[in-house]
Amino acid sequence: MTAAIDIHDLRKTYPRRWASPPFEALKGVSLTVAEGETFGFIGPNGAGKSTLIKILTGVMRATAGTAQLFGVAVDNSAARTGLGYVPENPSLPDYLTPLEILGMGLALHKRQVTDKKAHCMHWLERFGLGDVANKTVRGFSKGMAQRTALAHALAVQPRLLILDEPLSGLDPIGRRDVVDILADYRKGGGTIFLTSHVLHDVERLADRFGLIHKGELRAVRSPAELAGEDDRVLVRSQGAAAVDGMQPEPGGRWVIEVPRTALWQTLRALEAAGHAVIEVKPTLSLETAFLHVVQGG
Ligand SMILES: Nc1ncnc2c1ncn2[C@@H]1O[C@H](COP(=O)(O)OP(=O)(O)OP(=O)(O)O)[C@@H](O)[C@H]1O
Repeated sequence: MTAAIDIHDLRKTYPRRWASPPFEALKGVSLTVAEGETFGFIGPNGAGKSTLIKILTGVMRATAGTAQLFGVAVDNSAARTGLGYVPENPSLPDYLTPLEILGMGLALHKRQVTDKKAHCMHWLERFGLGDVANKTVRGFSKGMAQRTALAHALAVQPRLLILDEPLSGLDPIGRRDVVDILADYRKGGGTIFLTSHVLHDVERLADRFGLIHKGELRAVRSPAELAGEDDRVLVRSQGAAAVDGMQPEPGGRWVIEVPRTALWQTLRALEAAGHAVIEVKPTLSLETAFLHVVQGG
């Protein structure tokens, strides 16, 4: 099957500006994203995430290397057929309403739907914008503009969604709603490539994460692989009797961190003492596990 995204040895050098020397923002990135996969591209500020996205979406040309979407080179406009793209801080034409913006998206992508208005309203309502569908976007908050841009991208029923920091500017409820909508899109077979500074935001969504650091793809891991790199687990239980090594917590709860290899032994001791297990989880967040991978490599 043709990959949704196929990138080979991609390089981008920004030319010299004033006194600054040329800057190599991408140093030979290679990566394949399968159709139906959600790939989270994670990295600190200035790592090269937006540069890569701009090349994939045809906004900017690479200095060297190749990139294809569904087998079509990204400098061919046909590569953008069926592509939904939301840049970081999308700028919307502020004299239009969300309903008009979504309608324009359908026309641009030549998407035929039976009832255009009902289709656009459906997506605006999913993004909590039903009440402002007919108001011009001038004066919209950052979060409302972000949700309008996301609704615009999803309304065209894309086969691939490329999203640069899709959760930035959203409040916690907005973030959760957007993650739910993206998870539904993924369940329906859609492919997502998204960037984030914060692994926690996207850990529920992504099948694989790539960590980019200073223009180099430093590690690609599935969430399970990342969790597996953590060799200690935290066990929390509830019970009256003290168990060797466990620290008491308020409300009759107990907690201990043990090596993965000692987990069953710990659970057996808890069972013998009549404790109920509340949780067993890796001690590190995925974020910290990722940093360990990068620092270790
Ligand atoms: N037009 C440009 N000219 C020169 N340097 C640039 C240009 N655009 C980006 N850069 C530099 O390239 C590097 C990568 O930038 P990029 O925007 O791709 O990073 P990013 O990972 O998306 O960062 P952020 O998370 O802050 O958005 C940065 O050091 C940035 O300063």
